[in-house]
Amino acid sequence: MTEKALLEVENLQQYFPIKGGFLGRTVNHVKAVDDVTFNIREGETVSVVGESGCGKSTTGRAILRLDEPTNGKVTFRGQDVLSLSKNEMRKMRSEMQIIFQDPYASLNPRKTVKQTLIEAMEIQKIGKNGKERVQRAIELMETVGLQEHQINRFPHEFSGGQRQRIGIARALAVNPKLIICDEAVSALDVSIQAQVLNLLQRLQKEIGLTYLFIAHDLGVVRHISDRIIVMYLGKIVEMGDTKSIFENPQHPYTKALLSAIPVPDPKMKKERIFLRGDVPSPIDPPAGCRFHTRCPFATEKCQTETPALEAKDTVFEGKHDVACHYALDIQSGKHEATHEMKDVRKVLDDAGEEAAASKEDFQSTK
Ligand SMILES: Nc1ncnc2c1ncn2[C@@H]1O[C@H](COP(=O)(O)OP(=O)(O)OP(=O)(O)O)[C@@H](O)[C@H]1O
Repeated sequence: MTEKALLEVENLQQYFPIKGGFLGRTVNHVKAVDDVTFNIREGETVSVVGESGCGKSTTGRAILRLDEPTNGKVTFRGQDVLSLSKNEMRKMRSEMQIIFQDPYASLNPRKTVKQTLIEAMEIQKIGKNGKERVQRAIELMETVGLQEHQINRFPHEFSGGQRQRIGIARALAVNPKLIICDEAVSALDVSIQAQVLNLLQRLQKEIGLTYLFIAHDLGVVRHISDRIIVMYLGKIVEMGDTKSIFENPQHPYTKALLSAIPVPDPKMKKERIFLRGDVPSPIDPPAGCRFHTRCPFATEKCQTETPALEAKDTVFEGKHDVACHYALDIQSGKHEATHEMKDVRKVLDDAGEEAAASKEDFQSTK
């Protein structure tokens, strides 16, 4: 990993218009991503986590301009991505690829693997001629753990894990630098999940890839990430080195997410933090700290003042940022919960047992 930023995202904003009324005018906006800033260094794996609807996928799609962002700046290898023409953007897409949760939906069912891989190369003008592209397609099959004789098969003739390998091969076909993995292993069984994650890690070492990993499963993310970004309702609430996030979470939301990951050893009981209520609507997010309506530590200040995302202690400078007025005081016990944390809302959609199982599987296949 180098210190150089490969991707810089500054003040990214994605507001989706809501049309209504007789004339179909814009009556409101879904504030899916609001003022999001982070960077990814070359060779790094950065994961974005948070509950469903917090803006993870929208962030990934906005970086690639699959949806044109409302505001902000995206710089990739020093180039201003949002100012590129359509043609320039097409070329840049060969360096920034995305793998989706459901490879079946993104693979053309009428095309064989060979046709799919060759088409990706043709679009990006990779390879001198057909023969060279076929040779490369065969090599890609081997790279992702599929066999040459499977190259003339159609997507439905593969299992879910194999299809995800085809998705990875297609992404690799155009020599990317960055791959955005949008819930890329979420739909797979835990053991297959571990195999695909191992493949992604091996490719990172061999080819020097950089990953932006979008996931709701903190258990999976822990073993592949250098850094973790925690999002809540369109904003980053905490961002830091994986070790620091897991060992020293500072935002009450991060603590709640972490408390939802079961510990494989039943003797090691840990306290589960339950959050009250649902995630508010991104159409009309709460003022101040967006998490205040569910936060056990919230005060009046949290209802009106938006906390800055920053290191709260010089120890953490450059390593761990948090957006909470009371992060340090909660840590030291000076600021106590203002209500009990006993509402029975689940923190993550059953990330629970699965996360523990996938962690065990991942370790056993390493
Ligand atoms: N094209 C769109 N038009 C309008 N609203 C959208 C659009 N895409 C996403 N949204 C909304 O933006 C918010 C963030 O969605 P997003 O898919 O980024 O969340 P997420 O964190 O990736 O969740 P999930 O894990 O469920 O995919 C949601 O409220 C979603 O309904």
